[in-house]
Formats: sequence, structure tokens, C-alpha cells
Amino acid sequence: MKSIGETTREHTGESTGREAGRHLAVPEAAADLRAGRILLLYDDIYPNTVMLCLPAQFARPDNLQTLLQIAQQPLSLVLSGERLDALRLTETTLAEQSGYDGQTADHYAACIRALLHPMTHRGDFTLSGDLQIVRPRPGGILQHRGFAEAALDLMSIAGLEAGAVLSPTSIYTMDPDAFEALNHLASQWQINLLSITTLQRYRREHRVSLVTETSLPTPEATFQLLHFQEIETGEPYLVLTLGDIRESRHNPPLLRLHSSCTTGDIFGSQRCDCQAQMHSALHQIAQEGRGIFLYLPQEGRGIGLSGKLQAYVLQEQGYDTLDANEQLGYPIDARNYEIALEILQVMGITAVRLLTNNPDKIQALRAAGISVESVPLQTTPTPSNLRYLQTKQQRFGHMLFSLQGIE
Ligand SMILES: Nc1nc2c(ncn2[C@@H]2O[C@H](COP(=O)(O)OP(=O)(O)OP(=O)(O)O)[C@@H](O)[C@H]2O)c(=O)[nH]1
Ligand SMILES: [Zn+2]
Repeated sequence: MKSIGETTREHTGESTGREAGRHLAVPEAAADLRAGRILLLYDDIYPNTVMLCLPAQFARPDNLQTLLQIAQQPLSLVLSGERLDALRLTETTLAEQSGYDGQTADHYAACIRALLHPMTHRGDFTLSGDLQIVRPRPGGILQHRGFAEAALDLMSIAGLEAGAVLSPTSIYTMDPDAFEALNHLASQWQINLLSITTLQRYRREHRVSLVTETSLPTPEATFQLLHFQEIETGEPYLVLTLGDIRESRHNPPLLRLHSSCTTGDIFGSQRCDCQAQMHSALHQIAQEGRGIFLYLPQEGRGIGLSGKLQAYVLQEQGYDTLDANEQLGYPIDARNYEIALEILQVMGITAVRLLTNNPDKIQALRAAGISVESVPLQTTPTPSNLRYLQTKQQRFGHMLFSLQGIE
């Protein structure tokens, strides 16, 4: 008789049909969770209990009843450290303040819903009852091989709220008939399975996951919108694509790597030329009917909105954009393009025509083996952004031909 570990190491992790009770790859497991389905998590190397996992945001009396029926044990709720700190909760058991009537699915559902609700405060609960609150260790499954860490990593990969309901089954992976019992449980309840090793490998190999794909009609064109999410931080990376962008090697598509600029992109700030660059890039992609626009959460060249706005105050006192960053103790440019590169790799892009004036971006892509032809993205200088553009040209090395002849 094979142990769970032996059997799953033989297993490819790939799957064919959509029938339940299968061993899944991580993106499939994430899709199951997004569909509100329960997942069976098991450790295929270290002895442990097999765990049922449900996204907390989908917890309802009916699916909690299913968990209680399968496991016949009290439920646990994993919340992020940040959420538990906000609720001022340590690992403890608790019940809803009013209406507690024992271990029922209705009670659990109300309690979980309340704990997830952003307006819930510490005073709304009394500390009694049988919902076990679990705080995952920082760093997720890469730091600690536990179910709580696995569950919250999975929620982030799936783009779901950072909360998961866990319920231990009576199957223990050291039992001689564990594998048969696990498969029997999975097919009896139509639940798919995911091993901790599969998840850990995915986390080692990926920093972002593709959460949603939808379409986005804009004045320029109707783009395909891909929402990638950084697993560790939850930061969004939005990709607009147009046309067939595969086959990049022989016919490289236009690519814009656009660093977010709230003041420019949203309000049209004239301190910089970000919005003009954004519109120009989208327009050029639309004109060609083909290309990629990647919106990177790198506000203020990576120092964040607060830092950038403080830098603006210094610029009003005479500092240029580079010296203002340094004066505040920030690097002059805190960006890197590692996640953008991972996204391009996931999308199968090996050659691009990069819309930029920034030699660092060209260098970052070439260093990663992407063939890059640079396409200037020049805007017409305005009185408000001329000094900013001149600083970029003279001190950051940007290739800004539009400034030639302007004093
Ligand atoms: N710290 C800081 N960031 C700024 C300032 N003005 C714009 N930014 C940020 O700079 C980034 C845009 O960078 P740019 O230097 O305009 O352009 P680039 O992305 O380096 O290069 P291009 O591809 O040629 O556009 C965005 O993240 C903006 O929020 C500023 O004065 N200070
Ligand atoms: Zn800007």
C-alpha cells in the first residue's frame, strides 16, 4: 500500500477533465476556491491531518454545515496578522456576542461574516465559544509549512480575501490506508485535492498569479484586461493587451511598462508627463491593433504616494526631482522590473518594441533575455513640466529629443 507522499510524487499534478476528487495544480485549486468550492489540503511529506479549506468570504450556513458534517470537529478561522491586530485578537476562541447557541453552521457563518467585515471592532465580540482563531506565521508557506500559512497563500494566489475556514478531517497521513481514505473522501464529497509540496513549489517559482481576465472598453480600443496580483503583498499589476501578442519573436508587439502616477494618470497633473505618455502609448497600441500596456504599482518611482507628495513640497522650494528624493532619504529610483518580467514570461513574450525614453527599462528587459527595440515616447513639454523633463534628461539619462533647442 502506498503512502500519500509516494503516490503524489508519482503524480504529475496536471489534470484532464473537470470532475471532482482530483489532485490539482495550484492555478486550478485557485479557480476552485474562487468558485467557492471546498478544497482538501494535505501534507505529502510530513505526517499531519488532512485539512478541509474554504475561503472565509464564501462561508455560508450550507457549506459550513458540509464542513461540520465531514469533519465533525469545531471549525478554525485563519485571518491575516494585520486583520487580527486590527481586531486586537490573539489566538483564542470566540463566539458572536449575542445569539450564541452552540456549534451550529448558522452561528459559525454569522461569526465569520462579522470577523471579516471591516467595520467590526474588538468590542463586538466576547471571548468564548468554539470558533478557533488562527494567526499564520509571517512569510507564508515558504517560511512555515503549515495549513494556516498554506490557506492564506492560496487566498492571495486566488485573489480572495485574506481569510480561510479550516476543518481537520479524521484522516492522518501516516495511517496505512490514508491515501485510499483521502481519495474516497474526495470523491464522496466531490472535493478536489492540493498537496502542500505542490503549493510550496508554486510559491518558490512564482511571485505573481493571474487572478482575473476580462475585457475593458476604452475610448482607444476594447482591450483584454489581465489582473495579476503579487502574492506576497497583494499589489495589483494590470495588463491591457490588444490583438494577438503571441508570436512575439518574429513580429514584436509594442510594450509600455507604465509606472503608476496617481496625480498624473488620474488628475492630469502637469508636474510630469505621465498621463500624456499613458494616452500616447494606448493610442499607438490601438493604431497598430496589437500590443501590451503593463501598469506597474510603482508610484513615485517606487517610493510611494506619500513620499512623492513630500518630494513635490521640496520641489516648490527649489529642489529638482532627483535631489528631493535624496533629501527625504529615498533612493532616486526605487523601481525594479522583476515582476513585470515574470508577467511577460507567463505571457510568452520574448521580443518587444518598448515605448520608453528610459535606458534602465531597456537594460532590465535585455538582461532578462528579452529582445528589445526601443521606441521613443516623447510628449510636448509644458511650462509646468519642462524642468522635470530636463532633470530626467540631464540627471537620469533619459533620451528626450523633444527637449532639443529648448532652454
Ligand atoms: N519621486 C518622484 N516620482 C515622480 C516624480 N514625478 C513623477 N514621478 C513618478 O515617476 C514615475 C514615472 O517615471 P518617469 O521618469 O516619468 O518615466 P519612466 O517610467 O522612468 O520612463 P519612460 O518609460 O520614459 O516614461 C511614476 O511612478 C511617477 O509617479 C517626482 O517628482 N518625484
Ligand atoms: Zn507623473
